[in-house]
Amino acid sequence: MVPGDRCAVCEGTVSVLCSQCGTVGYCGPEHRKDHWPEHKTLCTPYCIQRSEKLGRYLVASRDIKAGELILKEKPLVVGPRVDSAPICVACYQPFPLHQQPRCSVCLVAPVCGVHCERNGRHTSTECNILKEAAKKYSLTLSDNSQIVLPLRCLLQLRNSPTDPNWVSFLEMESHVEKRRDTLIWRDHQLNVVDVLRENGLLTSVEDADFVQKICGILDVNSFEVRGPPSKSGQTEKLRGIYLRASLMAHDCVANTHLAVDDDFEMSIHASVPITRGHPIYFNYTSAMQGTWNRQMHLREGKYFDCTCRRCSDPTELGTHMSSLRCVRCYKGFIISTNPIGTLTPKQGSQQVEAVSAGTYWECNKCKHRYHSNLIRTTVSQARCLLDGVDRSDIRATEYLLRRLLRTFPPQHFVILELKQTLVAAYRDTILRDPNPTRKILNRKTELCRDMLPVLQVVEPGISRLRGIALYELQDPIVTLALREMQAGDFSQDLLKRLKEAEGYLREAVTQLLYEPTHSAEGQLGRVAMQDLQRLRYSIQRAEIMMAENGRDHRGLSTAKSEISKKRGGRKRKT
Ligand SMILES: C[S@@+](CC[C@H](N)C(=O)[O-])C[C@H]1O[C@@H](n2cnc3c(N)ncnc32)[C@H](O)[C@@H]1O
Repeated sequence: MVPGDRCAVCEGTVSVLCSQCGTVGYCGPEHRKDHWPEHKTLCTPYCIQRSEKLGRYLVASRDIKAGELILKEKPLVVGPRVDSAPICVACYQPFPLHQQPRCSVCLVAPVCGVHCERNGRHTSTECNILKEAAKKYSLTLSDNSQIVLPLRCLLQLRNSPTDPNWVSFLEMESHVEKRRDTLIWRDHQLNVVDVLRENGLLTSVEDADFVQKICGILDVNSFEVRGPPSKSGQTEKLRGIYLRASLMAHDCVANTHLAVDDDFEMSIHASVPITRGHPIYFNYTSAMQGTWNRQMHLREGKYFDCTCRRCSDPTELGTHMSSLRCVRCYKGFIISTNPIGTLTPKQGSQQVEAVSAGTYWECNKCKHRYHSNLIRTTVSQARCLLDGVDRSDIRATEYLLRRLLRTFPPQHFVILELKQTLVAAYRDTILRDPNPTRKILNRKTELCRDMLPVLQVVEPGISRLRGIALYELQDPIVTLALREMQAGDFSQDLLKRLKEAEGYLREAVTQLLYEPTHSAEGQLGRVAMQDLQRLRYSIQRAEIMMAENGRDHRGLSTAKSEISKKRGGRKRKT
């Protein structure tokens, strides 16, 4: 028995552990029961461990079922991203074009109105400090969103240096030494450190390195969160610090599902079962990117080389999301011989280029070799074409897809992105057209079907992307089936398709159940639930109609056989 070594109640020898978290020990079941009222508020299904490679990370302290809540957490701080357009620092809505309203008290903070001045996010401390600075300097924040969050953290750290949450903040990984003198370091120096200093916002004890550390902590640890929707339904991308959640290590195939509600509260559920002792992972990148893009993101933004199963496998767990078609044999996949690279990352993309230049790619059938630069250029060119296409123009996008399919296999991440784009474009067309053609409906079904096997591998279990794809898949199947029903065309095949769609819709509901109610995905989940009820009703109707038709058929065939018997009898007579 490890945890504690001593019983949490009587300090006796430990013989049992808390059966929920396994992190507290007791001398026996009685003291475990006695301690439960006190321990239950602290009892979590995870514990924090530390390793040379990962630093601190979360580990399942017991077996966790898929869908189980692991952690719910409010952010320590939320604010604009480094590259954010000017937004209100209290409601996080973008300002109308050419307007730069400011707080009526400090005349500095970009705040859109009195209601926002009072919502508590632009605190009186922040307001006073900015007001004082504005008396001496011509300080403006409205064109520098980058400074807002570091400034907020700095003020909190100055005012509450012993607050345990802010102490924990300073313990977070900042990679300050790896960042020193890099592009991002210089950018923060220019837009944050120098601006703070020039406006008298740094005290004598706070030096540039301290501010750079804050910037590093924010860059390495913050989660992307969405601000509240504007009147037009648009949401601003923000970043927030979550002290516990940020301890999760990265894996390119996560075992968790993250959702953030309108108050920025984050819920983390297990997306697949996690066995006791296994790390709890979150994907810091996008599951729909290829290995090279994910590695770039992690090296440049999180300062490590990912060596997960997906990254180490040149086929990306059999999905071939980064493979190309072999133009020699037209049979094999061109795959990287060294997907992770050989050099350790240091400072930005120059070194990343060096990593890729040292490797080559090979056809897995004919073994023909291709230089990695050729592969990289091919993907970049495809990316340019993809960025250049008018995504609402179905014809142009379909043409580009056909063109790129000569070079890339159907599961390549570029192709999948194009297919996602097409699904959205077909959805819009179908919504606009009261009677969409069978061709359009079937094409949307086909595109969704293509995406699901890959998603199953790279986002197994509970997945927002799979939930959406399943919803989009069932929709055209149901539309076509209902059209046949209206025409009185009942058949076993129709029933089979309706039941298939019901399966997809049921699964979509299960996946989207974990989304916050007010988010677009949460609302889609509710629509899916209503659609499911309607679909079940349609299935019942189809079954009844078919039973009745069957009865009619049986009735008809009995009558026919009676007639033929009579005819037969007559024939024999004649
Ligand atoms: C958000 S922090 C996670 C918490 C951090 N380990 C700590 O001790 O504060 C991200 C950092 O954790 C480390 N890390 C996370 N996942 C990793 C992985 N799969 N391989 C190597 N390092 C990882 C990297 O140093 C990364 O920059």
